[in-house]
Amino acid sequence: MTAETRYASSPAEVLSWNTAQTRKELLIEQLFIQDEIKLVYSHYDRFVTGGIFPVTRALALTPPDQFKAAYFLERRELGIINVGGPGMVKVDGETFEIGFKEALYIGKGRKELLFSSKDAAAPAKFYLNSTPAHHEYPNRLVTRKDAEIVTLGAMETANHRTINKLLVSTVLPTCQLQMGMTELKPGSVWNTMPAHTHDRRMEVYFYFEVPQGQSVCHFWGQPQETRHIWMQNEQAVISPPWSIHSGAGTSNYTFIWGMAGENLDYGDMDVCAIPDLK
Ligand SMILES: O=C(O)C(=O)C[C@H](O)C(=O)CO
Ligand SMILES: [Zn+2]
Repeated sequence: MTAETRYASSPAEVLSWNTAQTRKELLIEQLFIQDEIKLVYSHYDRFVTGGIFPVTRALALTPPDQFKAAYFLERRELGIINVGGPGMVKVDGETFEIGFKEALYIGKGRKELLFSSKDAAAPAKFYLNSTPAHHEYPNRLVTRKDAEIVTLGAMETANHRTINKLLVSTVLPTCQLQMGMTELKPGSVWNTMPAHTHDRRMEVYFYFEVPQGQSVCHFWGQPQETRHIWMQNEQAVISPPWSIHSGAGTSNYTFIWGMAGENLDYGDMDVCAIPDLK
């Protein structure tokens, strides 16, 4: 297992960042390494982003040094979305089968977490987000049929997309984690436009289904002082609570969003008028 630490930064500090430093601080370039677990521990809301890619053997999720915990979920909760072939997660002896684009919530206090693929020729890719937790909520598999689904935008403004709210308070109880998946319609390229901030919560975006040879330009920064990061398929980016998080692809694509912070109100964002962005 590798577990990197990323620090929090202020709007004033990031004004001096060049491209390399921006990428070092915010971009998570590789999450899926065969038969390995990769974690990134952010000081924003103690949010962990990770990738588990079991191909030839099952992988056990154990706590990184940063937690100083006896087991991963001692004081945390966990959300997983499978972006690969069919897989299994064994939680204290109970096995959950997770298909492509299905989510699993695992509550605080569970000790054994074992990840495997059904077929090494089509391995599962478990994308995970984890946040500190104070209460034990039930484990639950969440598929598209359980999700709260909203379609936003329009073809004419190139932002027509479906937001699948998977691990959110209207679907199941969590302490502070919220996760979902947004799918852009063919011909649409803009996500989260109009852009927004939510100073109460940080957010991480994980882009996937970006076709070969295409990329996503992710926008971040304060609305009056924006920056960009070019991102490739299966990369993630940390969005500070004070930052917009929006992207334009050279094609359509899908992304997973995960948040943690002050509250569980998905809709409380502060929307930025498009002509005001700088
Ligand atoms: O396309 C969108 O718009 C989103 O998916 C927005 C995210 O869900 C988000 O930023 C929630 O705060
Ligand atoms: Zn947001």
